[in-house]
Amino acid sequence: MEAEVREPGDALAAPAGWRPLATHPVGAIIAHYAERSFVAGDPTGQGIRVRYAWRAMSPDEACVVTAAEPAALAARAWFGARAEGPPGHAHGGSMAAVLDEAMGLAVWLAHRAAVAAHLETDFRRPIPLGTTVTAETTVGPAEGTGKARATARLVGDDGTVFAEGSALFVLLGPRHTFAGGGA
Ligand SMILES: CCCCCCCC/C=C\CCCCCCCC(=O)SCCNC(=O)CCNC(=O)[C@H](O)C(C)(C)COP(=O)(O)OP(=O)(O)OC[C@H]1O[C@@H](n2cnc3c(N)ncnc32)[C@H](O)[C@@H]1OP(=O)(O)O
Repeated sequence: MEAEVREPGDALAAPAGWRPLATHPVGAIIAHYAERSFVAGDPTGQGIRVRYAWRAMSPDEACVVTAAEPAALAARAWFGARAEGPPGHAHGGSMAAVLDEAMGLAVWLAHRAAVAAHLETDFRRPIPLGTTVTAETTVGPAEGTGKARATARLVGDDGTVFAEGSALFVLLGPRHTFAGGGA
């Protein structure tokens, strides 16, 4: 039997100063993919619920991007009973999945569509089920023939850092076939 887990209520709303991803011209396309994804595709389920947000970035921010109008991405994420790993707490795979997708979509917003080639996660504190956290992301500049590095962390509303991720993304070009789907 699943334990009773606190519902997020309004806690998934965009953080102060951030706007829902679908209100950004590129973000609306990204949101279309997020709607179907393993991570953010079940907005009312009992597993992970994720809602993305964006804000404009000033040119002097540490996160250097090459897009004409750089935008930063964050997410609010809630871990429910179906995300359980250790009793009463979020599965590490669910935390890594949220980090992965948040970084991936941050790269999409900063550069273009991309897939993860390498992903690292540090688990700092267990996340009690029913907790809503913020996924904060940073994206580096495009490198070489089409790569970008990103970082993300899951931060509680009291400032607790639950997990940190870093990843290398390969920016998709004509040689890639990810848009298709199916075998
Ligand atoms: C506007 C419309 C858009 C339509 C498009 C829709 C697309 C929808 C797609 C997604 C939606 C989901 C969105 C969120 C996703 C969140 C993130 C994920 O979870 S993504 C899923 C998990 N990732 C995979 O399944 C990748 C599997 N791997 C691959 O397919 C290939 O290995 C790939 C594409 C990553 C690289 O293969 P190569 O043939 O293109 O390129 P090579 O030459 O191998 O690598 C390019 C560069 O990257 C380095 N590299 C590659 N893999 C590396 C690794 N593991 N570690 C370090 N470096 C690596 C290489 O050394 C090379 O570097 P040098 O250019 O020579 O400097």
